[in-house]
Amino acid sequence: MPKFAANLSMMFTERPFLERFAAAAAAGFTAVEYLFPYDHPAKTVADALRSAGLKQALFNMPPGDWAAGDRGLASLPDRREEFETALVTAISYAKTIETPLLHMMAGIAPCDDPAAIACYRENLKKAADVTAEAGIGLVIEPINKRDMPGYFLNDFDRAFDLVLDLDRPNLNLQFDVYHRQILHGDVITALRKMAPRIGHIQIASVPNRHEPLTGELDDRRIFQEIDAIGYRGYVGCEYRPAAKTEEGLGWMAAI
Ligand SMILES: O=C(O)C(=O)[C@H](O)CO
Ligand SMILES: [Mg+2]
Repeated sequence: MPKFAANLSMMFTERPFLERFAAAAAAGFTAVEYLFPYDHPAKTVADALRSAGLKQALFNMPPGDWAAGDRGLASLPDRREEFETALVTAISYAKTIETPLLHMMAGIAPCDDPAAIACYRENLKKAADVTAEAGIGLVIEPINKRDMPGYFLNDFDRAFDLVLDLDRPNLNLQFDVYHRQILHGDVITALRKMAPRIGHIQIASVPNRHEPLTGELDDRRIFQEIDAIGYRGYVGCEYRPAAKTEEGLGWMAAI
C-alpha cells in the first residue's frame, strides 16, 4: 500500500493553514504537501511541521501573483528575473522546512510558442541544477486544461520526453492521476512507462476531485499498480473533501 501525504491546500481547510499540520497528524498522516508556504516565515512552517511530528513531501516554487492569475513563471520570457528570485526563495524555504522535493509550475503560455518553449527549457535546466546543488529534487506536472486553461505544460508525453532529454538525475515527473485521466486516460500504461522518472504522485477521484473510491477510476487497482511499479515515495492526497475532511477519510481503511 502506498504511503499517503495530506495536501494541506485542499484538505483540513476547515482550519487556518498552520493548524492543519496537527489536524493531519491527528488523522493519522505522517507527511504533508501543499501548494505554497510563502505567506508565513519558513521557520514558522517548519515548527508547525515538526511539532506535529510530520515529514514534508513537497511544495511548489512561488508561482508569481496567484490572485492575478499567474500559475508559475517558468515559461514566461519577460519574467525571467522574477523566476530567478522565486527560485532563490524556494530553495531557502526548502532548506528550512526540509522538503525533499519542489514542484516548478510552468505558467500560462501557449504550449506551441517557440519563445515560451525555449524559456521553459532554459529555466527548467537552471532550476534542476540549482536544486541539485541544494540536494533537493525537482518535479514538473502536466495539468489538465479544464482546471487550468492555458497552462503551458498540458501533455504527459511532452513532459516525460523533456525529463528524459534534459537528463538530470534530480529532475522527474509529478504524476497526478487526476490530471492524467482527464488529459489522456490510460493511467496504468502511463504509470508503467513513466515509472523510472516519476518523482511524485498525487491522487483524487475523477471527475469531481474528491476522495479516492468515489470516481470513475478503480483507485484500488491504481494503488496496487503504484506499488507494482516500485514507487516508494509519498502519494499526495490532492483532493477536495466532499464534506468535512475527517468525515471523508474512510477510503484509507477501505482500499
Ligand atoms: O493542481 C495541481 O494538481 C497541482 O499539483 C499543482 O501543484 C498546483 O496547481
Ligand atoms: Mg497535482
